[in-house]
Amino acid sequence: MSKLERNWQYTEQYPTETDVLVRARRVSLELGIEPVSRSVSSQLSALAVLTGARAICEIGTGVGVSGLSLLRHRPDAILTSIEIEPEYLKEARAMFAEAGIPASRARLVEGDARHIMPRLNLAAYDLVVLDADQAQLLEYFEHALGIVRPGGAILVPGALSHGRVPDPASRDEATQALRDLLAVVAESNAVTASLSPAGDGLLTVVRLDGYR
Ligand SMILES: C[S@@+](CC[C@H](N)C(=O)[O-])C[C@H]1O[C@@H](n2cnc3c(N)ncnc32)[C@H](O)[C@@H]1O
Repeated sequence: MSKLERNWQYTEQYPTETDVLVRARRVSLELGIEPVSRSVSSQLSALAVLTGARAICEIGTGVGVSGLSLLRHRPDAILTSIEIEPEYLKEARAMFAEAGIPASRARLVEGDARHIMPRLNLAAYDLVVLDADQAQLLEYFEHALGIVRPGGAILVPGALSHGRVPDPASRDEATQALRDLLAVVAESNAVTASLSPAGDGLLTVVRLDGYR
């Protein structure tokens, strides 16, 4: 195992998870959903605390691993999470209930994020997490820039797409959309960003104050 692989494995094993998170992760994998990794889950929890997030929007609920992570240490935060698959939302509802999070704090919305995001309030969210269909990322990102408040952050788990993003031979639609997003973010004066290799990559994009 290389030094980088040892670092990666250690980073993934380091965080402790609640029983509900462990269960949500297991159910996700059974349903064929890829949840955020343990290290990314812990980064989401930390970022929610660091930003003092009270209003969080998430695209791609799955069974709730990322959502549970975001709310883990933010008892006064409200999560709006959008998921296109009703079967996944049913499982997610059960997970949030099991974690003692009432439906008023985890507002799970069924539907296509591309239709729902334009209806959300502008500059109203402290954190926006984009973890749905990656081929549509640029469209989600455009909406996300509108709904996140200045100083708030947009988070993109899976930003390295299992090593495909840095691999020039990978040219599928989702990988290309990730590269396009990374290029747009790198050139934008409206944001500052960092790309972490933890898990499958986590892109953090902070909306700067002057952006309109
Ligand atoms: C990678 S999984 C999300 C995993 C979840 N965030 C977690 O950590 O457990 C992506 C999810 O996005 C959902 N999805 C895909 N396209 C969508 C769309 N247009 N609108 C809303 N959800 C979508 C999928 O059904 C799937 O559950």
